Amino acid sequence: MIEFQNVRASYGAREVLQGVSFRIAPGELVALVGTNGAGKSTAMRMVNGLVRPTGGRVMVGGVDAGRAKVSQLARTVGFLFQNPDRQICCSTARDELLFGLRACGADDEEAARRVDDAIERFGFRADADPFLLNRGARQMLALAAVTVLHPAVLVLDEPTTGLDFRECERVMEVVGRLSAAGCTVMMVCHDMEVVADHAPRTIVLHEGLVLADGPTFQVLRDRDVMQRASLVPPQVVAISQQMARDLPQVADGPVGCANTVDQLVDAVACAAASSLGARRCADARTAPGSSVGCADRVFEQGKEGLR
Ligand SMILES: Nc1ncnc2c1ncn2[C@@H]1O[C@H](COP(=O)(O)OP(=O)(O)OP(=O)(O)O)[C@@H](O)[C@H]1O
Repeated sequence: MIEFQNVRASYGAREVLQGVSFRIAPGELVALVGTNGAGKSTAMRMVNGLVRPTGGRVMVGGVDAGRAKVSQLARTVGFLFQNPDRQICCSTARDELLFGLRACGADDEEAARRVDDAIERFGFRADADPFLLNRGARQMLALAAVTVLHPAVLVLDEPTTGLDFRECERVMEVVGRLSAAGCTVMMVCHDMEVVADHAPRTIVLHEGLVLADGPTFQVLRDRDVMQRASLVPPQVVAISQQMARDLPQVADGPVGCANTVDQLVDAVACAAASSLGARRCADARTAPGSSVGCADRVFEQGKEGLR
């Protein structure tokens, strides 16, 4: 659905993408990560034609995005800015949701149906003034305004920045549902916890080139890649890797390969079983001092059991 074929991009004499290639299939949700200035926003803006390649090709749904009109690409590509205030332009939630549909020439009846549906699903008040909503609600409104267009491709620029945990989860739940329904999602994100929780695949851009591209945890666990790209892995991954370094005998086992809190707690609880004298892992999880709420003791006991 999105294909970068040896793509180059420059601002004046400065080349910021130096031959970038990747392919994102329909329905995939892919995170694009990298340090500031790596070229992520430039790559994103190429998908909807705001930046044109100076070399190679960007194909979106079979259309050459380097040659297509921005208005043509807008029918396929929904774009969510990092700051919803750069997107919101109407004085009521309802008008905001209608804005893009009208711009695309949607039939009045169909537009009204989609907007009513979005108002109900997202829980907006139709006459709410968007600029009086809090940051999270404005982000949801901007996202809803994109989703009513039923885009085949969704490009997200830092969709969770400035949101609290609950708002972040709501935004990502909507994005996940769109992806599950077949929408191709490319998400620029600086938060590796969000990437780990929601993006099955991650592409790392570094100095205008693809440094890594693969299943998210494979990328996040690659210390060389993470260090070169100045990225910090999610805490659970960092703890699991630290334990694997401290206890080489578990490096290739469940403790050294845990990617989620549940996986790590299970792995450590299993290890703790021997120090507690419990026969089964389940016993270890329920034994006194081994609950998730006493995680520090679980880790200590787990390490103890492994020594
Ligand atoms: N319109 C522009 N004119 C000139 N230089 C630009 C322009 N936009 C971006 N750049 C430069 O191109 C390089 C890549 O920028 P880009 O915004 O694509 O990176 P990024 O990975 O998205 O960074 P960030 O995470 O900070 O947004 C940076 O050095 C930036 O300063």
